[in-house]
Amino acid sequence: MAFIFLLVFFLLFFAYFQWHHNKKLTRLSIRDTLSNSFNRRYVFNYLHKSVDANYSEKNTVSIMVIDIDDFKQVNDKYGHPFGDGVIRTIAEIGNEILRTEDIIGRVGGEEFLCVLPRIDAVQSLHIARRFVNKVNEHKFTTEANHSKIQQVKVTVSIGLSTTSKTTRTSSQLYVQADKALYHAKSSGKNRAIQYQDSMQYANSGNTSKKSITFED
Ligand SMILES: Nc1nc2c(ncn2[C@@H]2O[C@H](COP(=O)(O)OP(=O)(O)OP(=O)(O)O)[C@@H](O)[C@H]2O)c(=O)[nH]1
Repeated sequence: MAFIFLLVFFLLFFAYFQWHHNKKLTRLSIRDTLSNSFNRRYVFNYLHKSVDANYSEKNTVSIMVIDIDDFKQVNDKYGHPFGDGVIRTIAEIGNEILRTEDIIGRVGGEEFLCVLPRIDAVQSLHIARRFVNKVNEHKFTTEANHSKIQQVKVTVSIGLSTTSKTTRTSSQLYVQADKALYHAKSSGKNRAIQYQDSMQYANSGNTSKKSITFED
């Protein structure tokens, strides 16, 4: 009897250990280690799936490409560890304002991508403006010389795009949001701008520097 009890206990313990281990592995494979947001591979896969699913359902998908403004200066002035903290905070702000079916992922050094299924252009602009405002209101603080705490102003720029009759693929969506981001940056930063067909990059006029690849 005692033997059976021990055997059951051992099997249950082993099953729990395996479950816990697998959960940890899954988490590591889809998360960005610095920001704890989703990683590049996961967020682009989610984008592809959302666009495929929602195009057939005749719903729209919106995306936001978020880039921290003047981040080189932030790093240079306050140090890389402080910059890393800013990246983490931006991801947290994203998680605070998004719905459960929306996701935020880090797709580059200081760039994030949010995927918003079943959200139209007007709603997405509203969400993006909330994001910009939340970052503006956030008190980023650092300790300088181990004594004086400094408050640091950090802002983000956001480019937005939404699926339409002519914008049907995730690649089109991403290129358009990137063009809108370019305009947000060149028109003063700290703002959210929606893609319009008249938008181009200043020098190239037609091609994006960006592409959708899955390296993390
Ligand atoms: N702390 C930290 N910095 C990073 C990380 N990845 C990239 N960066 C920094 O992000 C900075 C990006 O600089 P730029 O591409 O010049 O852009 P920017 O200074 O934000 O200028 P704008 O985009 O015009 O607002 C570089 O200095 C990178 O070193 C990271 O993981 N942690």
